[in-house]
Amino acid sequence: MANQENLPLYEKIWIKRTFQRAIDILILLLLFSLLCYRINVTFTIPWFLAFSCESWFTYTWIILLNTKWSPAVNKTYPNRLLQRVHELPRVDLFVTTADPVLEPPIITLNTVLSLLALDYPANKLACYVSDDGCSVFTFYGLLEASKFAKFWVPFCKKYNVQVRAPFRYFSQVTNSDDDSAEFKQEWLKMKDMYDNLSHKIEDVTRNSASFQFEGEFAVFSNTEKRNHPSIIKVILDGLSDGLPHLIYISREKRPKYEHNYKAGAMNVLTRVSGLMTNAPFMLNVDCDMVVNNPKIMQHAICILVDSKSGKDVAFVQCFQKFYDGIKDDPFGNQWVAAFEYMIGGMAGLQGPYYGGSNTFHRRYAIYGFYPNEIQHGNKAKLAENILIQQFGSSKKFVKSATQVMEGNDYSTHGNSPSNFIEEAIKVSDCEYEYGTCWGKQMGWLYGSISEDVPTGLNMQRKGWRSECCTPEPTAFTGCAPGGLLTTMIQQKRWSSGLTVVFFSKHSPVMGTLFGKIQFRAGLSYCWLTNWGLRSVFEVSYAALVAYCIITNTSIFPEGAGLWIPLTLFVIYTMHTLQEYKLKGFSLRYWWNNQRMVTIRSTSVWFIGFLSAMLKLMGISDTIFEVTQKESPTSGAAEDDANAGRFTFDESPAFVVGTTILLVQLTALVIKILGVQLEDHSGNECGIGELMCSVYLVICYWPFLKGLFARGKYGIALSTIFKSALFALIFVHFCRITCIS
Ligand SMILES: O=c1ccn([C@@H]2O[C@H](COP(=O)(O)OP(=O)(O)O[C@H]3O[C@H](CO)[C@@H](O)[C@H](O)[C@H]3O)[C@@H](O)[C@H]2O)c(=O)[nH]1
Ligand SMILES: [Mn+2]
Repeated sequence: MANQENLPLYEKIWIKRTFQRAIDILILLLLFSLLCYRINVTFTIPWFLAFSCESWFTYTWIILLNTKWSPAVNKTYPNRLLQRVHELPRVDLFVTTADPVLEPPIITLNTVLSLLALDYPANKLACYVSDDGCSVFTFYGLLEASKFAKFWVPFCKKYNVQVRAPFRYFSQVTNSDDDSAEFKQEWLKMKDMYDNLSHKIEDVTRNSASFQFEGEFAVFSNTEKRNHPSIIKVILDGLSDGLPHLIYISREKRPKYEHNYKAGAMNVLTRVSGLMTNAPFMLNVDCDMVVNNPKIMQHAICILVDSKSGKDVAFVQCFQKFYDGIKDDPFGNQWVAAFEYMIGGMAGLQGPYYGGSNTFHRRYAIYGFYPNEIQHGNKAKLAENILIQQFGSSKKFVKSATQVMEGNDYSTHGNSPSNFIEEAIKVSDCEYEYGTCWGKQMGWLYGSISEDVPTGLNMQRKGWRSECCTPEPTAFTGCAPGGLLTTMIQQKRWSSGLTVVFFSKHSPVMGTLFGKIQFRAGLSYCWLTNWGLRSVFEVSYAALVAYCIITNTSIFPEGAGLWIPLTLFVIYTMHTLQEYKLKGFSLRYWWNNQRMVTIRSTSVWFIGFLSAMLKLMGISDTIFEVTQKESPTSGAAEDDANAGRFTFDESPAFVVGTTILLVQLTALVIKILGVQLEDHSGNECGIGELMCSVYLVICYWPFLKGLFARGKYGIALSTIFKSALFALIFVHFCRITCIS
């Protein structure tokens, strides 16, 4: 038995990738030789620009290689946990939703149902739903779902169901002849009840005009999305039905107060749950991320409570995987390779970044403390007036926070969450955070629309580590953005938010220089936060290539020297292909992802970068555009043949991409017609520039088709006009610089 006690609850297993490392180094050497070659050549502006871009690409390669270099995965031992720990710790579950149209309530309900049915003692769980949409339908849906949960949760536990989100379950599992009669009967009953539930919700949303704002719903009658008081409702109070608590929260919003999007919502959830249940750990999921592995809680807890390595783990991150992804990932938004190689790589350093969803947080770390403060018992911190300054004026909340600091278990002693409603309303009001540390030094940080990354960085800066948790089956699955536009908007948001982080005081550079972020971990965060900046160099390079063709100059070495960039291109391509093949993906899958890397890094990332610059200069603010989630009942998903086709609309997100395409096409046409301008420097445009240009056109092929298609598959005329105008200005610019 004593022996048992010494066994760790989780272990880190290092992955060896010797062959890939060799290729990584080879690519690096080639990049260096290209740079050396440039240094030895006479100075011209295009050469200098090429040199700058290639230096940046080399830097990107170094930080990428650094990130991938020592990958690790964690193996967790839930059985040991159950033997060791007499009582499992409590966990508060947070779900955020913001818009009943973009995020249909039925999706949120399924996520909530899957959380309520977790394989974990129900009295240890409390589920909090934050509704930034202040939608009566979301609330109505949750009420109905809580009634259904009384049957659904026992059913899942009795038959050990794996997928506990009903819409996923009923689309995957049918009852077969092998099943017992009892199961079949119950299955049918459940399906019937679920169908009923989803019809009810569909009906109310469809007939929204005739909704009766009575009784429970009366508080919603005069609310506007951005102007309403706090509404907090205890839907299940966890004392009787053997189900976790379920609490609905719509924080106060007023037009003249910033609400800070998701970060603001998360901070309210943290405070309200602090009052009501104050669990030492909290799980946060987006409204579409349903539990796919009901035992996930045990796995994550193994890491967080491990007596040796777990103590300084601030958060445990599970990958964001997606259900019903379109075949071969046409929009490159399933992120499989990124998770495997980049996040897996970070897991071998100070830990993965916080990805916003599917994350288990240590409340203590979210409150802004350092990992060792708990042992040193930093008593100075306990003075009430200081705490009120940091945490805000609710004495009850400050008391709960003190308990977190002292590491005491805060037991609500069978107190129903309903007893705390008044205080909970107070801590979710707009004014509550005024003058406190919320969003600045602690909690979810404000200022970037990728709030997750700085929030994670803020903890790692204090010396916390993080860990990945990747049990089989996958912990959570969500709804991948359905089409090109949704993907582009999401990518733009990330690029913009990450750029703001890079230039803010929460930047990984600052964290490494002045905080406790380890050097290599800091570099890996640079890879992440440089997406926006990287696009500047990629767009410049694309422009440079076209410039060379149009003006008949060259940036690539001639003769034997041409082999350097050529070899680089071929080896790099083979290398990425091999990475995908290793994970069992098809050629098509690889190419789709490759193409999307080029498309997004030369278009929306660039727009995101520009909007970040405007924000940093104080000219305009960035807004969080919520990603649209497909409703499972809408049947809107396209038939298979068209699911992967690129669709466009008038969104400015497409202007940069279309411009790049038009510029490359113009350059190639000029070359083919032989009407290039004459440059007298004597080095003529060669095969290198042409290949780059053709490669770009191939990547942008779906856009090229879009130029000639109509309807939603065609690029809007207004986009084409704007892009053509930009392309003309560019060609004109080439002419004047060439002649002068
Ligand atoms: O004002 C807001 C805006 C958003 N959300 C919620 O935030 C979550 C994430 O929004 P979503 O549009 O689904 O973003 P994704 O594109 O999926 O977001 C990824 O990137 C975001 C940062 O850019 C993170 O916040 C997310 O957790 C992460 O999944 C959703 O549950 C929303 O309901 C709010 O609660 N309030
Ligand atoms: Mn999401």
